[in-house]
Amino acid sequence: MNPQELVLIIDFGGQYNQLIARRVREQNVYCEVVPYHTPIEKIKEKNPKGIIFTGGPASVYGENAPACDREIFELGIPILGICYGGQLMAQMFGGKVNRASSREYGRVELHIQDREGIFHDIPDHSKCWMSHTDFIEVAPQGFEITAFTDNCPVAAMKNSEKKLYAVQFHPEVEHSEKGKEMIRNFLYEVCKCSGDWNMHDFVEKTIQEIKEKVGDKKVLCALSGGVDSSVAAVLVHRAVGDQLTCIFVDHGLLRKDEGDQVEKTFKEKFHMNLVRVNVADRFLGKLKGVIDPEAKRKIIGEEFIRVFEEESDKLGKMDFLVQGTVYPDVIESGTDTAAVIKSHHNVGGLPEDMEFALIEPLRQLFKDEVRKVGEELGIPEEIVWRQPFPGPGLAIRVLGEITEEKLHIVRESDAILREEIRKGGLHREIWQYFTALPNIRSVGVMGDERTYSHTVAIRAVTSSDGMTADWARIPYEVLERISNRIVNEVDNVNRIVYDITSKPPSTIEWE
Ligand SMILES: Nc1ncnc2c1ncn2[C@@H]1O[C@H](COP(=O)(O)OP(=O)(O)OP(=O)(O)O)[C@@H](O)[C@H]1O
Ligand SMILES: O=c1[nH]c(=O)c2[nH+]cn([C@@H]3O[C@H](COP(=O)(O)O)[C@@H](O)[C@H]3O)c2[nH]1
Ligand SMILES: NC(=O)CC[C@H](N)C(=O)O
Ligand SMILES: [Mg+2]
Repeated sequence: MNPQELVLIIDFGGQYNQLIARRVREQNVYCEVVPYHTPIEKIKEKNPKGIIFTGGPASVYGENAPACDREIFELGIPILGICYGGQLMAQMFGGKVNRASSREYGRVELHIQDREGIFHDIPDHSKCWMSHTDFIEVAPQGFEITAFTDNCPVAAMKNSEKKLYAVQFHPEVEHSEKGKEMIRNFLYEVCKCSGDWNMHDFVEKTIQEIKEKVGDKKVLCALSGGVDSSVAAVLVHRAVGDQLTCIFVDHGLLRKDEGDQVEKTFKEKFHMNLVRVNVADRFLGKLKGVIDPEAKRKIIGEEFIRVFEEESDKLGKMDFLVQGTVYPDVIESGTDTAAVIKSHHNVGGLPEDMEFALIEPLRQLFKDEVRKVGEELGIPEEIVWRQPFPGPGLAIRVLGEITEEKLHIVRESDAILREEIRKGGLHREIWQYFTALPNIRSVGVMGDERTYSHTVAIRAVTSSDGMTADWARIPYEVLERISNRIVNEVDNVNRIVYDITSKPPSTIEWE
C-alpha cells in the first residue's frame, strides 16, 4: 500500500512551499517537505526519486543564508531548484548571484531555448510568475542556460549530466501558464517517476497512522459540520470507531438554522457519537465590548478549547483533540518564516495551556484536496461541497462590537443571499458567499421618511483553495433581487454594497 516513490521538497522558507507539494501530489507522486538543515544521512535514507529546492526570503550571498550539504549534488538524484533554490545551486557551483537592477514581481514573458528535461513539449514563449530581487547573473561552469526573460539572462539553467535543473520563476503557482507541465516533466521526464500515489493511498496511510497514534485511548473531535472537520471526523472514525466522540459547539455565532441542520445531518448520515453543546451566552459574554479582530479570534479559540476540556471531563478524560485544520489556516496564522495574516481560531488562537494532544490529518492539504478525500471516503455531496464557514462564525462578519441586533442583521441578510444564489444556480461556481456588517450607518429615505440605518456588504469570491481569490461576477439581476429583499425584509438596513476586491490585497473575510 505504501507508495514506493518519494520526492523530497527541501524547505528554504518560501511562501509557496506547500503549493509545490500539492503540485507534486496532483501528479500522483508522493512527497514530503523537510527543512533545509535536514542531515544528508537522513535524506539518503529516504532514497528519494527526486529533490526540489523551494524559494525563500533570504539572499544566497547574505550572512547565515540557509544552504544545503554539498554532498546532495553527488547523490545522482535529480534536483530542481526554484528561485532561492535555483540561486543556491548556481552559487554552490561557482556561478554568480547578485541583486538585480530591476526586480520582477508577477507575470513575465518567458523565452525557452532548450526543450530537454523540464521544458519537454513546452512552447517557446509563455507567461511565468516571478517574485525575486536577486538573480543568477552568470550560470556556473557545466550548466547551460535554458530560458531567459527581459530582465533575467538565466531564467532557467541545467546540467543534464548531473540531472540538475534550476528556474528563477515559480512553476508551482497557478499563474505560471505552463508551470504544472514543467513540474510534471521534472517528475516524469527527469526523475522517471511512474506515479504510484493517489488519494486512496493518502486515506489508507492516514487511517493507519491515526490507529497507531491513538492506540486504545479516547479521542474528541471538534466538529463544525463544515467540510474539513467532517472529513477529519470520518477519517478518525474509520481508524478508531467508538473511541471517538464529536463535539459540535453552538456558540451563537452560527448562520440561520445552522445548529439544527448540522445536528440533523450528522445524526442521519453518520453513525458517530455526537454531542451538541449550546453555549451562546458564554461566547457572547466573553466577546462583549471586544472590537479588535485578533482579540475576537483569540477569545473564540480559547473558549472552544475550554468547552472541549469541560466536555472531556464529563465524558471521562479524552487524550486527543481532532481538528479539521487545513494548510491555509496554518500559513495565515504565521510560521517560523511566514508572517501572521490572521490568527485562525484553530491554530494561532489556541491557548498555550491546552491539555489535549492534537490530531490534524488534513494539516498539509488544501481545500480542494480535502474535498477529494471526502469524495474518496464517500461523504455526501452536500457536505463535501458545502461552502466554507469560519469557526469564529459571524463574530468576524460583524465588524466592531458584536451585539444581538447586529448578529440578527447578518444572519437574516446572509440567509437571503444564500437562498438567491442557490435559486440562481450559482452555488457551485462561487466558492464562498456571505454578508458582512461593516458597522457603518448612513442616511436613506424609505416611505418618504428619513432613515439612519445599517449598511450590509455582500462578499462573494471564486477560488480553488482559499489562498488567493477573485470577486465573483454575480449577474446584476441576481444582485438586484438580493439587494431588494435584504432592504425590504431585514429591519434597520437601508443600503447594500458589493465588495469587489480580490485576495490579495484583501482577504476573504472582513476581519
Ligand atoms: N462550531 C464548531 N464546533 C466545533 N468545532 C468547530 C466549530 N467550528 C470550527 N470548529 C473546529 O475548527 C476547525 C476549523 O474550522 P473551519 O471552519 O476552518 O473548518 P470546517 O468548519 O471544518 O470546514 P469549512 O472550512 O468547510 O467550514 C474545524 O475543522 C473544527 O475542527
Ligand atoms: O476555521 C476558520 N477559522 C478562522 O479563524 C478563519 N478565518 C478565516 N477562515 C476561512 O479561511 C478562508 C480564508 O479566509 P481569509 O481570506 O479571510 O483569510 C475562508 O474560507 C475563511 O472563511 C477561517 N476559518
Ligand atoms: N522567491 C524567492 O525565492 C526569492 C529568493 C530571493 N530572496 C530573491 O529575492 O531573489
Ligand atoms: Mg467551518
